[in-house]
Amino acid sequence: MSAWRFRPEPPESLLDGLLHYYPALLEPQQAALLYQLLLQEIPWQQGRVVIYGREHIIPRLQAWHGDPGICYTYSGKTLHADPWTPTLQIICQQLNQLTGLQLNAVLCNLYRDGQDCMGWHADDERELGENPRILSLSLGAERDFALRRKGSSRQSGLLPLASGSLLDMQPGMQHQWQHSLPKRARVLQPRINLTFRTIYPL
Ligand SMILES: O=C(O)CCC(=O)C(=O)O
Ligand SMILES: [Fe+2]
Repeated sequence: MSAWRFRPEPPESLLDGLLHYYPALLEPQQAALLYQLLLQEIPWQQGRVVIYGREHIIPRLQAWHGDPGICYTYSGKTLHADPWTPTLQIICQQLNQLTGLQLNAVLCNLYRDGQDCMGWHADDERELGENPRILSLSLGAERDFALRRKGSSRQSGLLPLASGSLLDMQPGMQHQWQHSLPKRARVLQPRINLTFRTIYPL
């Protein structure tokens, strides 16, 4: 038995039902425990991307884990998933039980402080299929999750993501909305975010 347990209470429904927010899937103490386990267990790496021929350091640490043979293309690079760590595997199994999904991979992000961030994007890579549903678990420092409609450059919403919360991005959301995690100078503490996905072979 793990020392933590998910408590799925009815979510808040946002963006006309395209986004479900569970503010406390984990109690704060259990979220803190899970945060510590994952901080130690995951082989966090500083990645690089090439954009228009120039190399950039990704402003956060990352790791990519999943079932054997899972591959993912990200900014022109094909990444092979590392094997599950014990804790990531348990979380994935529990989310699959809770939702009936067959999530088979997770992108792990470690935002070391408020200077680390993620730019505007939709998770719409081909290997996610036509209508992906993505589950995003947040642990550690609270950070704002920003939303804007695709095709607009104006932010239309901010959702602070609490430690122990789960965002359930429903099928269709990635067609209509982009999201980002903006810098926040006042945030001095780290945050771990896990986005669980179902990857299909191409
Ligand atoms: O850190 C977050 O809450 C967002 C992560 C994200 O959008 C992603 O991994 O695609
Ligand atoms: Fe995303």
